[in-house]
Amino acid sequence: MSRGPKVYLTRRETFSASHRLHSVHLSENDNTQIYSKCNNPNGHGHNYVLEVTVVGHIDSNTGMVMNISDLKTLIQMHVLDLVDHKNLDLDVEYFRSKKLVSTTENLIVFIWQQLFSTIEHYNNNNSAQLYEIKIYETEKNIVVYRGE
Ligand SMILES: Nc1nc2c(c(=O)[nH]1)N=C([C@H](O)[C@H](O)COP(=O)(O)OP(=O)(O)OP(=O)(O)O)CN2
Ligand SMILES: [Zn+2]
Repeated sequence: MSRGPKVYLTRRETFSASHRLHSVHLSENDNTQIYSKCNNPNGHGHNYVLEVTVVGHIDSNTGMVMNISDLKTLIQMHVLDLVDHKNLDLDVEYFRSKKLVSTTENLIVFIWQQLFSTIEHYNNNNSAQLYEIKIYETEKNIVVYRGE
């Protein structure tokens, strides 16, 4: 079976969420010192930008690596429904149960875990797989993860 060219496909979404950077593994003093304004007890919010990139070969029948409409639905169901307009620390079980600090590093690993097998199952007769996730926490703070 011949495979078409390998192409990277990105879907961009946005979501709003609040959080507080606070580690149960650190003293109150260290929390204040390390996280500074982000340790504010009442939290603060971000308008996050999320970019999800899949990679695969173009299917010669459909002309697509993966239908972007399907990618949009998977991101909505498995990520945005859980985090949009939520408090990451209190509303998202992944953070609440593990008492994990809601840094963008931890958030991006959570989102990877939510999407990786989901996209793989969707694509069981196709080659597309999750390649990279990028999160803009602010215009200046950007985190990238490739599942390594
Ligand atoms: N390694 C990380 N460091 C920080 C994270 C993070 O997720 N990983 N997050 C934060 C805060 O959540 C904080 O809200 C960042 O906001 P802020 O400092 O206001 O954002 P900017 O740097 O874009 O704004 P400035 O204009 O430069 O203040 C902190 N650290
Ligand atoms: Zn923040």
